[in-house]
Order: sequence, then structure tokens, then C-alpha cells
Amino acid sequence: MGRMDVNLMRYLEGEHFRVLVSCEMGMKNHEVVPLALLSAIAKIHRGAVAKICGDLCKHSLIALERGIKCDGYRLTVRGYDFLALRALCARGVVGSVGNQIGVGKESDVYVGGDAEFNDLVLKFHRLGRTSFRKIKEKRDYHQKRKNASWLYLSRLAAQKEFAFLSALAAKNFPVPKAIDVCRHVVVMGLIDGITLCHVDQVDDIPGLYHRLMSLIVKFASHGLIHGDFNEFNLMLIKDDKIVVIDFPQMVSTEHENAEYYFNRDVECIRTFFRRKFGFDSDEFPRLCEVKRRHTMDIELAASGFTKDMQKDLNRAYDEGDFKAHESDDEDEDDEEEEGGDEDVEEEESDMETIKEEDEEHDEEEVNNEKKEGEKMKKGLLACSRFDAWLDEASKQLEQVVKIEGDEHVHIVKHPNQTVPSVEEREYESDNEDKVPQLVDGNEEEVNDEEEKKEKRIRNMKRSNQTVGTRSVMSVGSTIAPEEVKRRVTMELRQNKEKTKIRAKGKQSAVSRGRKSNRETIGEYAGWDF
Ligand SMILES: Nc1ncnc2c1ncn2[C@@H]1O[C@H](COP(=O)(O)OP(=O)(O)OP(=O)(O)O)[C@@H](O)[C@H]1O
Repeated sequence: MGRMDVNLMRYLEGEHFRVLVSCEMGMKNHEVVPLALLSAIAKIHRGAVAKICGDLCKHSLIALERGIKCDGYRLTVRGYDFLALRALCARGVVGSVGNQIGVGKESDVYVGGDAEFNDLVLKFHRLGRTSFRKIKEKRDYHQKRKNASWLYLSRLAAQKEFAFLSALAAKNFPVPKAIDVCRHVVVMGLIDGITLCHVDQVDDIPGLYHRLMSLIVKFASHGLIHGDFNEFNLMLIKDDKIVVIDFPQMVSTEHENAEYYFNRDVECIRTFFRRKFGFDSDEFPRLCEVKRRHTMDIELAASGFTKDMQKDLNRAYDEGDFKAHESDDEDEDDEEEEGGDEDVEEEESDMETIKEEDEEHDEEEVNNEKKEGEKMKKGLLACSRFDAWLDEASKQLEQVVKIEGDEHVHIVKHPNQTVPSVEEREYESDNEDKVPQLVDGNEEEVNDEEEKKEKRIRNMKRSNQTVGTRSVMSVGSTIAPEEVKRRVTMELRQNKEKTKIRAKGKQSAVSRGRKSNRETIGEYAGWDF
């Protein structure tokens, strides 16, 4: 029994714990949590999560598991301990962790201290650890809660113990003081004594025997049967007083096997006294003789620790089976209806926020798609307008060719064109060469005479028509208008046929990652225990 090494906690940053919590959340529904899901839950970039996971793996807080269908991380026992301790530290309940003082079948018990260094006990429930490896063969995604997790069972055990400790202390039963519970850790008062199994000498053996039998009767009169009342779960303190430290299988006196459990408890004590102290007594209580005065069993049943939880836990204790709370369909329905504690609610709300954000993201995408669609529409519209314009232009071109005949010149009038001023006209005539012209490589072949003719006609037209400088088109080209039209339409068609450019490299990976995240999160049916 050594010391718990918690030094590492000092060096872990907020993001480390964020990823740890995400792993815990992911493990509610998954056997292993894929990196993509971790990143989605933690809302940290996948690259950063991968780095953090590397750190956490190095310190055995999580472990990378390679599955048949997918690789992913699982929270280790140490990681779960750290999560609970951190939360308890944050609450100001725990200030230090010391030596291990006890190790049971289903728990590790450490002595610790609060912020003022007052002694306390930290009991880490480890339910299912004995058969933990069994599940490895079937490691893969959970089917709802078909495969129980040790996280669930350990947490249940801790909740139950805390609920019972608090209730029993309130009725003046000799039990440790219940301080707090977080995940699988119960914080309770330290009992300064030794377990009965280690006691070799007692001053008043019959007195101790009677005190123990009275305690069994007191439990029964409150409607409870301990179920595991033996020398390992009893501690002897100053003045030979007894403290009960563990009650994993406490049942109601209304239980169908109540008598059997009651007699078993009585027999345990009788056998122990006979074996250890050679003390035998014919006086021992019987359940039928006990008068029931309180209904603690009913109160405890209503304390949030539901029947199904109890069933799960008892099966796990009885069978020592990791999959103990794997339930048949009927049970599962019940659990889904009844299950739910504060922690779960918190995590559900966490998940809801994640879902909401995802929905927002979806909406954004839909909006983006709409926008893109509109853009495309506009593009197409522009295209059809362009086609129309092209037809119009080519018609006009043909007309020009017809009208001008061998003059080769035409002036197009634009509806928005205004009549240029005299100065403009003079300037234009002076800078005729600078006017944008549609020309081709055969321009040199145009002889001076033709140029003069053009100028003459242009001046003539200007004097009669409303013409602007920018509307001037000089057709000195030898390319046939049909050919121009053909080339332009061909170019247009080619543009249309161009395949959509796909995002490649990093950008593509990011969008693929987001898509797969959404799909993975979509698999959740909410936290269901
Ligand atoms: N409040 C406490 N104060 C002092 N010691 C404690 C306290 N609780 C537990 N221990 C020590 O830890 C040991 C194990 O505790 P406990 O019996 O509760 O664990 P367990 O896992 O339920 O054990 P098992 O199921 O094997 O009986 C005890 O034998 C006792 O020595």
C-alpha cells in the first residue's frame, strides 16, 4: 500500500482536464473515444487535442486503444481519480492525499486532508476492476448502455455509499461522517481505530457481542439489514465502541430474502466470536422478533438511488461481472425513464450545448449553401443575359455588314449615350487613334484611304446623330462575324463545362473532419444514465 502520486496534478493545465472530461463524457456511450469526437466535445482543435492526448497517455491518464472499427482513447483509472480529485480540490473539500490505508475488493482507501489539514478518508470505488480486461476483446462502440462501464458502476457505488452514510449518521448510527462525494470517490471522516478482524484482545467480550447484536437489531428496527455485517466492515475504536464502515449490500427488511440476510449477519458475528475469542452464546436476535419503528428503507429508496441502480449494483457485487448491469430490454426501458443524477444532468446539458452549437453550424451551412445557390443563379442569369446580348450584338453586326457594305464601318448607338459637346468632338477627332478599337493583326493592311473614309463618315454621323466617344466601333477586322460568334460561344461553353474546384489539402481535411464530427455526435441519443 503506497502513496498516491498526485504531484503531476500541479503541472496539468486546464486543457488537459478539459480533454480528460471529454474522454469521460465520450465513454458514457463509447468504449473508446475517437480523436474526432474528443476534439468535438472539448471544442479544441484536433491537432491540439492530439498533442494533449499524447501528454495524457504519457502520464497514463488515458490510453490509446486500437479497435477493429476505430482507434480511440479510454480513460484510465488514474485519469478518473485525477478528475475526481481535481473537482474535490476545486470545491475546497480535499487539500491533500496521503497514504493508502486500506484496500478492499472494490475500493482503495487513502487518508487525506482538507484545506486546513484535518484528517479525512478518500474511498475510491473500483467496481469491475477484477474483470476489466474481459471487455477488451469486445472493445468497440457501445450499443447504448449494453456494455456497462466501470465508470458507471464505480460512480453508482460511491453515490450509494454516500447516501447511506448521510442517512445513517442522521439517525445516530455509528458510521463515519459523510463529507462529500464526487464521481467514484467518497470523502468521509477518518475512524481512529482498527478493523475487528485485527483485534486480538477485548476487555469485555460478551459486552461487545451484545453491542454488535443490538446494532443488527437497530438496523432492522429502522427497516434495514446490513447484508455484510462482518469483522472486515466493523471498526473498534476507543472504549470498545463499534463503527460500521461499509454497507455495500444493505437491503430492506421487506426484501423477499430479508430473513436469510438477517440470519447471515447474525451468524457472521457468532462465528467470529466463536473462532476468535472462543465465545459462544445462545442469545441471538431473530427478524420476526424485531419491531419495526422506522422506515429508513423507504426513505433511502426515495433518496435518488433508484431500484434499478440498486439492481445494477447488486448484480455487479454478486457476480463480480463487469457487464453486470447489462440489462434486458425491459430493465433498460425502466432505467432510461428513471436514471439520472445531478452529474448526468450536468453532462446532458453539456451535450445539449454541443448539439445546439452543431445545429447552429448546420444552419450556417444551409445559409451558405443558399447564398451559393443564389450566386450561381445570378451567374447563370448573367450568362443568359450575355447570350442574349451576344445574339443582339451579332444581329447588329450583321446589319452593319449589310448596310455599310464595302465601307466596313458602323457606329453603334447606346441608349444612355449623350450628345458630345463641340469640344469633345474636336478632342475626339484630334485623338482618333486613341479611341478603343476592335482591331486585329491585319490592321496594317488598312490603307490610308480607308482611314480617311472612316474619319469622314464618322464626322458626318456625329453631326447628325447622338454619339459618344465610347460607343465608337471600328470594324477593320477581317474575321468574319460568324467566326467571332462561334469562338465566343465556344469559350462560354468551355467555361460552363469547367469542373468545380475542390478544396484540397488542409482545407479539405478540415471540412471532412467537421462532417465526420457531426456524424459522430449525431449518433448520441443523449446521455442515458
Ligand atoms: N472511514 C475510515 N476510517 C479509517 N479507515 C477506513 C475507513 N474506511 C475504510 N477504512 C479502511 O479501509 C479498508 C477497506 O475499506 P472498506 O471495507 O470500506 O473497503 P471495501 O472495498 O468495501 O472492502 P471489502 O468490500 O473488501 O470489505 C478497511 O478495512 C479499513 O481499514
